[in-house]
Amino acid sequence: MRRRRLCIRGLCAASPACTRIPAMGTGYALRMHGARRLASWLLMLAACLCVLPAAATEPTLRLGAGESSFPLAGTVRYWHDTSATATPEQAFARAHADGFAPLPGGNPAFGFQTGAYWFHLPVENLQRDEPLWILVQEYALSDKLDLYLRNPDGHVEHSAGGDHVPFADRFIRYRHPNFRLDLPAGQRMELLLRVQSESSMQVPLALYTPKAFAEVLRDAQFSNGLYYGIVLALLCYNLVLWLMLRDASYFWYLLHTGAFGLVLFTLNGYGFEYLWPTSAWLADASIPLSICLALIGMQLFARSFLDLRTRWPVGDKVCLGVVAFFAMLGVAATWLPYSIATPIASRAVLLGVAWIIIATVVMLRRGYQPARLFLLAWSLFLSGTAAFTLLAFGVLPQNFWTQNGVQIGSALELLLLSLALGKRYASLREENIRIVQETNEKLERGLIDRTRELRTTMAKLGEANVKLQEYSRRDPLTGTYNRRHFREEFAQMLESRKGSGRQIALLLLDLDLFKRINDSHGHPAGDSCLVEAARRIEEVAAQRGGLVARFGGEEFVVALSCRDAQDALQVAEAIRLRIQQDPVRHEALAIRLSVSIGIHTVDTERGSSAEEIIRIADEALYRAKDDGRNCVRHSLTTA
Ligand SMILES: Nc1nc2c(ncn2[C@@H]2O[C@H](COP(=O)(O)OP(=O)(O)OP(=O)(O)O)[C@@H](O)[C@H]2O)c(=O)[nH]1
Repeated sequence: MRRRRLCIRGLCAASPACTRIPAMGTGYALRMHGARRLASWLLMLAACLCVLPAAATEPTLRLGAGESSFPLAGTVRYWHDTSATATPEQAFARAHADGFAPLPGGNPAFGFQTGAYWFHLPVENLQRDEPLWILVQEYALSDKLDLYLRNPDGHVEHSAGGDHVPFADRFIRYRHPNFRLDLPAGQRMELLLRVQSESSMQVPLALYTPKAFAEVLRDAQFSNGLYYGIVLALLCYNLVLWLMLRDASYFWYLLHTGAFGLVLFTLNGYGFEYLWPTSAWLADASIPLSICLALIGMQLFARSFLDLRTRWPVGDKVCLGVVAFFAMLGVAATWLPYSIATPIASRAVLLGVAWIIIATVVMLRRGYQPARLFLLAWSLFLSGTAAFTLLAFGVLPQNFWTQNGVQIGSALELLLLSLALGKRYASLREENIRIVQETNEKLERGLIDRTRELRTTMAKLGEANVKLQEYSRRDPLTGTYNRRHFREEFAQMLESRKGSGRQIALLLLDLDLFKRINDSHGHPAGDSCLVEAARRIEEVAAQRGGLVARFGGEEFVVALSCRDAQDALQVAEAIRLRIQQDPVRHEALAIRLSVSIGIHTVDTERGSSAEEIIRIADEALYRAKDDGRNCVRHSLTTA
């Protein structure tokens, strides 16, 4: 710690050295002008003349027996030197002239301010066995602190502190600036502290005996260790979860938690103590930088957790806009003065969290259940941070809750967020299981439907196939079997009737002079005659179980089982009579038909081939034609 001994006898209570005032004033006179210089001189003169009465009006803090710690907010007086040009001599003089005021409402937080603040306190140690005391400024971020300790003999000792002085220079290597005070028992000493800082002007001062301070250290280390232990445990736990699950939400949670831990590490003075003990630049820039990083992590975490990209695209865009803003502010914080960057970042914390709460409420209203715990977590964080921020701006008083608002709020928030992540994972897993089940059921239902459809299709296909087969066996005009099918069936008939003791008769029928019908009445009339002839042939043949087919053109064939040739002749004759019986009606026409029939009957045991039988029947048909048509001839009679 820098400790310098000044001899400012001109201001001492025992005034013999008052003569030195003009000599000292020469230097100051160069910096003072007109009325201000005059006022200053008058103040100093008044201090010299009236120092004892003036000092007597200012309450002296007496460090009584048995007391080991004294918060100074109630007793210390301050003066805001807006131009930051006053010297310690002028400040002492002003204090002695009652120019210092008590802290407003006993609150040592003034918010972001320019200029310098002076604090003055006469103190008298009444404890003989405690000559050594420690003055602690329980706020880590002040830039420059200058302590002037004036002995009754007028000697002034100077010590410097704050984060613009290397950390190693501190009396005790502790995160809060602290000063050694040698307070001989029974002597009235004067403390004069000058604070100048771009950070929030917070000067919570306290006096401790070394023993009491050791206890404060122990308690602070415990509570801070507990807090950072929670943060570290959450970091490790969620890091493992992220490595295992590869869920982006865990990654952004890690970034947010890590960066936020860094914010508090810095705010509490540990950054200066452990990470950049000699860098005044980092001591200033680290706060807005880490705040921006934490806010970026916070927004990206909320975006991923709430699944804004798919569930609320407008909110997603706002989120990305907020991220872009903090990225730019982070870059700007590397060259913007601390006094500009930090208030913007501090205010933006509230805005950033407020936005997350809005997004969470929107998602909650849309029925997204994991948003519930998320909302609670951020509300706690917002309350803690709001308390701390309002303290920084001098709106709220300094107490345990406002001073540790961020730690308390954020510890609860980090714990709840971790819990919310777990719950979200569980609810996503449930949702996945439900989706898989629904998909399976849908698939099963679909499979059953498809199978049913397939069966129906197969049945229809079968039917179509049967129909197709039937069509392929039928003559398209008359509907009787065609020649190809007849050959197959006839061969089968010959085979199956073997040993039955009956004969097979084959009747070949040819409509007489059909060309003339076509020529006289037209082809459609000829078709009608073919259809009607086929119907009449089938009508008669069906009574005997005969197989009828169109053999080609105006030719038909009938195969049937019969007792003998006579039996076959009777069937043929019946057909012939049926053909000529009534004229065929076609439109207004009545067309008379006649048919010539050739018959061949075979004994199934003889094993005649179908071709042979057809050929012989055909010969009989020729005979019928030759015999004048419209008659029946049997192969036996033609042989
Ligand atoms: N309308 C129609 N006529 C057919 C069809 N198939 C064959 N014909 C006709 O049947 C006639 C057969 O004539 P021909 O072989 O000379 O015998 P025909 O006139 O019946 O004389 P004969 O057999 O000697 O009594 C031809 O004019 C063919 O065009 C058909 O599907 N529809």
